[in-house]
Amino acid sequence: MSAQILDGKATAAAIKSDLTARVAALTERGVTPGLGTLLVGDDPGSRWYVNGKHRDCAQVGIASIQRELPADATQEEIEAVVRELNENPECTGYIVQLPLPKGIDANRVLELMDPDKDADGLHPMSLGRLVLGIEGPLPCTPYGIIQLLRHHGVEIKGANVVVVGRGITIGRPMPLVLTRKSENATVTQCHTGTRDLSAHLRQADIIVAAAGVPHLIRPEDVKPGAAVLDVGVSRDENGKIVGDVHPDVAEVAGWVAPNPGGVGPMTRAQLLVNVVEAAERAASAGSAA
Ligand SMILES: Nc1nc2c(c(=O)[nH]1)N[C@@H](CN(C=O)c1ccc(C(=O)N[C@@H](CCC(=O)O)C(=O)O)cc1)CN2
Repeated sequence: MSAQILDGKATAAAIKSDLTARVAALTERGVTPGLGTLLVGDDPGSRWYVNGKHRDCAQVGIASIQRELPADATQEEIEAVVRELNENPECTGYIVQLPLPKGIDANRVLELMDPDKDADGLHPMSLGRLVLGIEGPLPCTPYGIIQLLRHHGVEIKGANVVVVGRGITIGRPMPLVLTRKSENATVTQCHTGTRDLSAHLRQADIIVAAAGVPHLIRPEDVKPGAAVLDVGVSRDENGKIVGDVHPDVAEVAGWVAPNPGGVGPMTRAQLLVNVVEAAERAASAGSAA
């Protein structure tokens, strides 16, 4: 048996095509959505992601505002750019590319952002809204995963989902999204303190692997027919991505999100969704006033 592919590239393309029409409608109403990015330092991976985000914006008609600081930028210099983006009327939503260089307090930076311009869904206010069930931007990778599963008809309701990892962009927020009433999954969160990871994994209908440990998930850990989403990014000596999921898992699983080509493109598409939805909310608030 070989697993079916959860095709993030094709799914993201369909989402972008829908967004193009919504951006055109906003522009006709006099609102041009603009995505701001702040990149600190010269990590080639982060630069690639940020450039990709601006390429996506150009494709759907969203304006781009790019800010960059060197790797030795101080906390104060970073916060000054955040304040400028908060005030900039052309920037309707923005992100601070993570991780920030060592020594920078990322939480302080995130807290300083205008929550109404949070395009990543990672501002404490957005995460609080998610906990309370109030509408707001959703974290891009977790919600991108939901959209990818839905698009391929993988049942989330009632599924046993194991999330491996507890990082800020995926592991922490993923269970919050999966346990909303609209998803209704049962979630187990595993991490470096988990005693018998394999025992948890073997019970899972859906596995989200975001540990950053190359080939952590092996075929013997996976229930036949399960959906396995590989979100781990490690690099080999040639800079090629090595995911958390061993390639032989495809012989056991029912569905596999490849890496690259699975969740990554969905993260980018969800970012655009957040920017457009924020602009739509602002346009409705403006016309009601
Ligand atoms: N502020 C944020 N920082 C980071 C986030 C985030 O959501 N917000 N997530 C990751 C990086 N990321 C987006 O920023 C991201 C990761 C991967 C991809 C992607 O399309 N990957 C490709 C492969 C790329 C390659 O070959 O290197 C794929 O999976 O097909 C897009 C965005 C951490 N930081």
